[in-house]
Amino acid sequence: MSESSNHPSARPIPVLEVFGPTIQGEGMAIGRKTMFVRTAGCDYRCSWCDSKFTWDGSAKDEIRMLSADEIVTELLEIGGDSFDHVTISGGNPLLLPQIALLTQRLHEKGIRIAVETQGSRWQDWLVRIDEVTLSPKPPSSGMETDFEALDTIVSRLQAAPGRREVCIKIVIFDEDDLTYARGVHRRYPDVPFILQTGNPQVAHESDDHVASLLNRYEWLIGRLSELSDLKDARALPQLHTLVWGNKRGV
Ligand SMILES: C[S@@+](CC[C@H](N)C(=O)[O-])C[C@H]1O[C@@H](n2cnc3c(N)ncnc32)[C@H](O)[C@@H]1O
Ligand SMILES: Nc1nc2[nH]cc(C(=O)O)c2c(=O)[nH]1
Ligand code: SF4
Ligand SMILES: [Mg+2]
Repeated sequence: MSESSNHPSARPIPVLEVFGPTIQGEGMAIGRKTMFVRTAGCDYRCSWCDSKFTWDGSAKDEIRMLSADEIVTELLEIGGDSFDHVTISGGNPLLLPQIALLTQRLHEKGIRIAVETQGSRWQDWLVRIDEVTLSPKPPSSGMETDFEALDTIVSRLQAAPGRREVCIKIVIFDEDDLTYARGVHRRYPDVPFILQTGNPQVAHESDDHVASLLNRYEWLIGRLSELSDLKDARALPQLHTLVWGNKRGV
């Protein structure tokens, strides 16, 4: 592929955070040591988004336009030789065709790559990601799922040669969200399926934040236990939020 400066894959990447090592706090790889790269910009506006600074303008002065090589250098500067896994999140990293070159550079160094996306947009580099988390948004987010786009993404990932892990992870705040999630699982029964506890306090934190998140998690486990159409699903909390609250960069 050409790396000339006009080519989309050679454009710099808008980056808001490079951090780690920490643990993957969510999903199939929960607890796994990883570094994070958080890109700026999102095509959604979820009411409860815990990373609003990626799209609401509040951190626009912190956005750095970095080349793939600069990102790899920074990951190695802060992570040393203590990591072999990088999670790319956002915002929506799937807005950025130029992440192709970053995935190439990371794989050249033997680093495994995970991506977090809501499943609204496609880029060809997604087939080269080792762990893809698709997180379509339930009614409580205020967003509407484009199921045609999600169908295309799931079927392209399933048809692509090579090995990768794909899962669907849905944030659950209430019964309507659960109804939506069950419909998504019916639509993609072969894709590993995770229900994630919703965190309603993303701007401020009350003293009982952890206790209230654990109550929500307990409710989610209870509901999952009762549902005969979710026999093979998982219920998980956001582990990093239980440990560090809403702190950024962890
Ligand atoms: C900040 S998003 C960035 C990636 C992508 N835009 C997405 O939504 O999948 C990363 C993950 O955090 C989840 N998330 C965001 N706000 C949350 C909240 N208040 N409670 C629980 N999970 C949340 C999202 O659903 C997503 O799975
Ligand atoms: N530790 C940790 N785990 C995470 N898993 C998904 C995250 C995200 O914001 O995409 C996230 C995050 O921000 N921190
Ligand atoms: S899709 Fe992800 S980053 Fe975008 S607003 Fe929703 S939770 Fe936030
Ligand atoms: Mg997060």
